[in-house]
Amino acid sequence: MVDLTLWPSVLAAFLGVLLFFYGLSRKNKASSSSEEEPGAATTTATVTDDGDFGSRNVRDDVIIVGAGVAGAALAHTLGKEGRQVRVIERDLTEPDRIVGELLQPGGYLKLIELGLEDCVENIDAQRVFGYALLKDGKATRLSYPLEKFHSDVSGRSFHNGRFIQRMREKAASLPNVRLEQGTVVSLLEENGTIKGVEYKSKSGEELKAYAPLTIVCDGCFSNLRRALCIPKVDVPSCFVGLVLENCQLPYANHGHVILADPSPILFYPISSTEIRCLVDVPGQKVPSILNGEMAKYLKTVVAPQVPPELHNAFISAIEKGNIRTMPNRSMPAAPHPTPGALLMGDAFNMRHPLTGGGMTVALSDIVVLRNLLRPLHDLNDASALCKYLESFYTLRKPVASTINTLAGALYKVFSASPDQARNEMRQACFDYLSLGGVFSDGPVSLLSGLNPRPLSLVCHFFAVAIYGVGRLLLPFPSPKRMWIGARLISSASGIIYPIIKAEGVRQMFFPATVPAYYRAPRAM
Ligand SMILES: Cc1cc2nc3c(=O)[nH]c(=O)nc-3n(C[C@H](O)[C@H](O)[C@H](O)COP(=O)(O)OP(=O)(O)OC[C@H]3O[C@@H](n4cnc5c(N)ncnc54)[C@H](O)[C@@H]3O)c2cc1C
Repeated sequence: MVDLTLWPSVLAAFLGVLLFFYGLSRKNKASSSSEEEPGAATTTATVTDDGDFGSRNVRDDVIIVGAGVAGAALAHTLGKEGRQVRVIERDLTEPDRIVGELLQPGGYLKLIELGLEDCVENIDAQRVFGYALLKDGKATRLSYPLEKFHSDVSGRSFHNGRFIQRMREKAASLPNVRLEQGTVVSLLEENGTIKGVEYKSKSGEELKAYAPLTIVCDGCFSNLRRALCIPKVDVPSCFVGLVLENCQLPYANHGHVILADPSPILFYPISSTEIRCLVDVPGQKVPSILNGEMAKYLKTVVAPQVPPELHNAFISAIEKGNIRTMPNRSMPAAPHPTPGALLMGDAFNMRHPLTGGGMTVALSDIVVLRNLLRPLHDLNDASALCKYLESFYTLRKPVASTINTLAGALYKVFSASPDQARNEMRQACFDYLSLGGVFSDGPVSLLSGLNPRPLSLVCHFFAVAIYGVGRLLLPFPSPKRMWIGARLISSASGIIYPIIKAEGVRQMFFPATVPAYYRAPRAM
């Protein structure tokens, strides 16, 4: 007869052996990923076509496509939450781009929430305390209202590639996050559910990877978003980028916006010795760099509008020849909720980069998603997960829609126009912000992501229009000035209404009336 009292001890011994081997395998895995060079591709066991996970025997919870700002931050965030994360990034070397160089203080607060604030350390990032607005030789300083925050909180500006590389390293340091170099060519779909991705490895091998959730973060040129949203991309202008050296900004540690003709010019520090200049060129085509038209345009049209302190450095930068361009895209979030997949970052939603809001929106979205996924232990029921995550699209709205709307509206208001009413609006905006106090703190806290409230945005926008009309009518209204005033109000509505419509009036102003809102855990 078997002694039944021995069973618990036998079971405990068996479990002990299992735990020992499990611990050993995790330890090996952890040490192998920390031995790799930061940011380098990890070698993984081949994933076979039928979704077998090969000899590695680790099942990924999430595949992330792209390790830019959104993908790298998301990988670290989900990894820290205990998910098994696999990141497939086209190029793991340090990016060298003219995008994502100024992180608003609201974005810095999100970095803190995600535990990523050290990623702006040791990269010669500069602190940014607000903006200087310049028009017709006049300047006004608009400080971020940071009094209520810890002294460390401010904007940060840096080389985009250095920031991304720090986040990639931090994500890859987690034992359950694997970063590998590869180009995703398509999403694997089965009966309407995304099961994973097909990608080309660094060595050119065609592979497939499977996970219950695929998050596509392949940036503004995304070629994967088409299946997951209705991409209505607008390109109102392009930015021409230069780096200025050996000069000082008129207002140290501030972003500078010149209300130039035909459209704004930006300056902000990206290291202790370099200043980024972004010249907006309306339309989708820029003068040719190759045949010298661009240099001529910059010297003859733009240089005379550059502050005198920066003029020589601006000319030197043109002559040095390192001129880069990027289309400025905007695209409202119009997801096509699909089981097994989600879009994030610029692949999902874009706005004009004038206000430097893209990274703040991406990081804020990651916080919302993390909180939503936190109570879920199992991501395998793709349909249920998809339905549950519909609340994400509403919960992200206060931050995203405020930043998106402001970016689109300010770009239009800050650009010169042959229409007198539009120019009155532009001047009114400059003068309104110059009033200081609540008139500058309100809009600046919206722009910086410190207080993202759609209703406050609309109030300030129409307050600027009313201020502009008031100035036209006082002290004595003339029929012509009354007519311009009426057109100013109509032009203000014409600017803001289409943007709000694209954002979704209901989600933006009445989120509680959207049924999906209630699918989020109560604590949110
Ligand atoms: C000119 C300009 C200036 C800007 N300035 C600012 C600013 O100052 N502040 C700010 O907050 N925002 C700014 N933005 C917006 C900001 O850059 C974006 O919002 C942000 O970079 C979005 O991050 P992302 O991860 O979605 O995209 P990205 O950072 O572009 O990352 C996408 C990643 O996906 C990878 N990838 C692409 N395709 C594939 C594929 N098929 N397979 C695998 N990997 C792939 C890419 O290599 C890349 O690493 C600016 C935008 C522009 C155009």
